[in-house]
Amino acid sequence: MPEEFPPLKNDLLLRAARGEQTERAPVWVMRQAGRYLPEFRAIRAHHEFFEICRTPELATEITVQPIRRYSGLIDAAIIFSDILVIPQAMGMEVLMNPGPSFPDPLNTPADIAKLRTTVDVNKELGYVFAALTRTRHELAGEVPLIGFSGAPWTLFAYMIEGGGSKTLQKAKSWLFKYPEESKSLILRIADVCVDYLVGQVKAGAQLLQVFDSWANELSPHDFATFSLPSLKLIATNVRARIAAEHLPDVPLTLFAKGANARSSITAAAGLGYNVLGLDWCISPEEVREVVGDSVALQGNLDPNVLYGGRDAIEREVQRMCRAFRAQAAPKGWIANLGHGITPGVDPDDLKWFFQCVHKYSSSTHAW
Ligand SMILES: Cc1c2[nH]c(c1CCC(=O)O)Cc1[nH]c(c(CCC(=O)O)c1C)Cc1[nH]c(c(CCC(=O)O)c1C)Cc1[nH]c(c(C)c1CCC(=O)O)C2
Repeated sequence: MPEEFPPLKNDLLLRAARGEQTERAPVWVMRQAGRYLPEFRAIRAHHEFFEICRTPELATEITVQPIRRYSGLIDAAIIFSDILVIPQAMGMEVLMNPGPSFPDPLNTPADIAKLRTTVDVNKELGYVFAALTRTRHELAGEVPLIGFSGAPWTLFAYMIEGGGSKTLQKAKSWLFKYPEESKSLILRIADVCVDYLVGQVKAGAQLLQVFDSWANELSPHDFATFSLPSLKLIATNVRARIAAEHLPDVPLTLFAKGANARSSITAAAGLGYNVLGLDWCISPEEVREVVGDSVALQGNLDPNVLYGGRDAIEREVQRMCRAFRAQAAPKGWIANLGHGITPGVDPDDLKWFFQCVHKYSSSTHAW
């Protein structure tokens, strides 16, 4: 029997994700549960990062912190976790000190043998499912809950680099030296992502976002060769499994950061995702020209605008609303930053960002 959850009181996000017109744009921000919040830092001071991810009570508490603080202004919660729980589930050790680090990364294709041959997501990632279910109850229907996964290319790159990297030299060496092994490992990661995302829907996620944070590092040709097939496999198989298992038909968002070539956007819009997330390096008008109304869009304020003070935030939100054609009739647009909020932002400046989005994306605002 699927869990019963409290009825949803605010479905702006889900309606916009399906391309519908809304009375104002729904808004949330990537990394909204994080270090810019003193209430997050207070918990983090006493707990390791992955300990929080693995403890549903703590993950739920942190997920709802921004919902509590910005109640009435914020339109979605995103489950507190990390994209790197998938490499962990596949058998790799990942530490967070302070950025991610893998003590034993994949150096050559021979190291693939170190990964688990099959991954039981219920066993390895059941703690994320428990956190989602708990959070759905805790939210009491105030806003929808987003589940997420890393994209296979981005996860592959972390598993080979062993952490952050400026050049992705090691991961790219694999692509060019071992293209077939790379493609097959990327698809193997995609299969785990599918099980993981379906499990999240079962546990209560109401929208799923796939983060391809390192898509910007690939040429349009390599994005098409190495990343797109796995992104398509995820959308196709998640939808098929959701239908077969009679689960809710949740919207899917793809955030392929910096995959801004015309050919990449055209291809991304045809993969089966409902929403494309945009970073700030492309103009929304240009993307609309390419994709028409075939997908909803999410984004795309430069996160550093939040350091510009209130006038700048207001001015740039106005510009963003115009660019997404959100004056008078926002349609198929979810307001967000173009990447995660950074630790130095003043939480009151984020509040002002939310207020400006409410004002300038409202169908009743006179321009
Ligand atoms: C690439 C990536 C990672 N993790 C994630 C991505 C994709 C999004 C993106 O591109 O930013 C996704 C992620 N990570 C986290 C969330 C939680 C939900 C949210 O509020 O958005 C989400 C959705 C928590 C986190 N993940 C991390 C933190 C900070 C760690 C801490 O508390 O010490 C949080 C709140 C750590 C993390 N995790 C990762 C990095 C590179 C780092 C270190 C850099 C940084 O600190 O921003 C990997």
